[in-house]
Amino acid sequence: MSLRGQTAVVTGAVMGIGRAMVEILLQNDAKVALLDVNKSGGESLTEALGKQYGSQNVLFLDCDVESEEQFKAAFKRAVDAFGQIDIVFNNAGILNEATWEKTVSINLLGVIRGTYLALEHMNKTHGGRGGVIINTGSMAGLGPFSCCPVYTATKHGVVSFTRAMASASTVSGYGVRFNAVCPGFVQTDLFSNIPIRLGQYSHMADATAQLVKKMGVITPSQVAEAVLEMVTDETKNGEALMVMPKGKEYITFPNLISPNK
Ligand SMILES: NC(=O)C1=CN([C@@H]2O[C@H](COP(=O)(O)OP(=O)(O)OC[C@H]3O[C@@H](n4cnc5c(N)ncnc54)[C@H](O)[C@@H]3O)[C@@H](O)[C@H]2O)C=CC1
Ligand SMILES: CC/C=C\CC(=O)/C=C/C=C\C=C\C=C\[C@@H](O)[C@@H](O)C/C=C\CCC(=O)O
Repeated sequence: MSLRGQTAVVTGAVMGIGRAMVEILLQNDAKVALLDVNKSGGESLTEALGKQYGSQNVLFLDCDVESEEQFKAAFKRAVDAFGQIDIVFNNAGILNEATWEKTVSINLLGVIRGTYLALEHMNKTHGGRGGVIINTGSMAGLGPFSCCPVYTATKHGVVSFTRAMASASTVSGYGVRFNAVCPGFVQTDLFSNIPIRLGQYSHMADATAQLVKKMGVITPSQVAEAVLEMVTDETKNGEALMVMPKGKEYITFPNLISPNK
């Protein structure tokens, strides 16, 4: 499915899952704004992508999702460059139990900030043309992960916030769909650095390695393909899509209001 004429904003775009999402969006003819704190990496990646997909279709913006000012400015520059925003992938995240406040600030507050700033441009009740926002959760957003309780909390927050926003959008007529992608282990720098980022839970590194062996590891491209499915399937709103080596599965959550249904 072509995304020609559509514009995407991707955070944490320079490496790992975010970079894979940038590439699959460009392969499907979207224009993409890459937001990341890695300025040198972002500029060199954008130059290379510009040569492959057309420099008019890519834009790097130096942006820390912890900064309201930088994030707001980045969205404005993306709209100024491309005219509108149709797709947002709030993906930037870290795993570091030693710096847990920063983990909360980036993984949860950054996703909330990116969602609200995106809505300023996309919300149909405010002159926008609607669209879709995908937030990066995790399997650790669906079940507790003892080696990283704070990371687990941030990802549970992302999944639940995304589902609540999907309902709020439907009731409020925003015209914006919200979905979460929940990967298992993915071969990226974040994954490679787990053993040295567990802080007071470093004694659980071996147990985590055993879980990795049990659960397996997927590629960033496999995650990007799952995200693209939720971008292009307009029936998807309020979904959490688990992505594992065995495949993809939409999560069914308990109906708390009428539990017998
Ligand atoms: N790798 C894995 O096993 C899994 C990762 N995830 C989630 O996927 C997302 C991406 O993670 P990976 O690609 O694995 O990580 P990565 O470390 O490979 O890439 C993360 C990117 O985000 C950027 N970034 C970090 N802090 C930022 C900030 N404050 N503002 C803007 N950009 C920032 C980094 O510069 C980097 O380019 C994260 O939210 C992570 O929690 C979810 C499930 C599994
Ligand atoms: C340590 C986090 C590693 C990378 C980032 C990430 O988000 C990857 C997550 C991959 C798998 C997460 C699995 C979480 C599973 C939970 O739902 C538990 O239900 C699994 C069962 C036992 C976990 C044992 C433990 O708590 O360590």
